[in-house]
Amino acid sequence: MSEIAMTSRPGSEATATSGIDTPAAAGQGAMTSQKITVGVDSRRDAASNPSRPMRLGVAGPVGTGKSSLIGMLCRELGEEISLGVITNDIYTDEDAQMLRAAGVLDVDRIRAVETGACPHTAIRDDVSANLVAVEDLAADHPDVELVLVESGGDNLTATFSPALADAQIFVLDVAGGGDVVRKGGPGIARADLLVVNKTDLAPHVGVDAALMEQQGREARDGRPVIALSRTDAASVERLTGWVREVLAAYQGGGHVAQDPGPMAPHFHADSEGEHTHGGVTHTH
Ligand SMILES: Nc1nc2c(ncn2[C@@H]2O[C@H](COP(=O)(O)OP(=O)(O)OP(=O)(O)O)[C@@H](O)[C@H]2O)c(=O)[nH]1
Repeated sequence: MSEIAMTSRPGSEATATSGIDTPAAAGQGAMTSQKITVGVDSRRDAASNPSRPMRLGVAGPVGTGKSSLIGMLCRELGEEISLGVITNDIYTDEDAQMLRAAGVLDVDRIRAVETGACPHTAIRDDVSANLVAVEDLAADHPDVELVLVESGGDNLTATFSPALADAQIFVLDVAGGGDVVRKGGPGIARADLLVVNKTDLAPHVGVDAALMEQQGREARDGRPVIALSRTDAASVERLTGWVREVLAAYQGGGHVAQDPGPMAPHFHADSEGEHTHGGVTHTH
């Protein structure tokens, strides 16, 4: 159990919280949550609780550049926003080690969750390990405003539970093929932001990055899409601008976590440890 902390930000009311303050955690009874709120509009409090850091999820298939994007955000925003990072890997803390080695953030602000199962389990089905990791990080660094939570590389349909992520980015890359956006999925269609990454590689892999971006916009009903490359400063600026905006909305109580929807039912054959997502039994 963590200590009760009193916090008050400019423009927000005094709030005291203890334990994990999410509907999911309370529902699961994983930790006792006591909350004393003074003079807070209940709708606003339900929508977002700025007394804790915002949690921004970064998901997407293997190798699309999630760790690199998080490293980029740490480098670009680390001076102006107090950041933390949680990584999810199945059996290792490789992504956390990579970020620590890159020197983008104080190493103690980068924590790893070893999921022990398919990454989407820990970001979607049972988010308790991630919530505990975020809470520990925030207890050790009470000034943290934004925690970037990286999913392990997963399939096209993995999404964060809104009980874990206040907002989420879904990352694709051009090297995955020009038709990947059209294949769709909840993250592509409804994550808060879709990133089409590594646009510098597009000419080398025969992909039209602008077309991919356009198809993303068409698939997303007006939700934002950013075509990104670490070699394109303007695109990096668009990404950091979006992060600043969503954090400001969260801290102002104007951001409501959206659920992109559950991952599609899928099947993995030929290994042990069967379990189900979407009603279909599978193993990892
Ligand atoms: N050309 C190019 N390569 C990039 C860019 N961003 C990332 N990469 C490279 O893409 C590869 C994969 O990047 P990661 O950040 O490790 O990808 P990831 O999604 O975290 O990978 P997993 O955690 O294994 O799923 C690395 O070799 C990166 O250097 C980019 O903008 N352009």
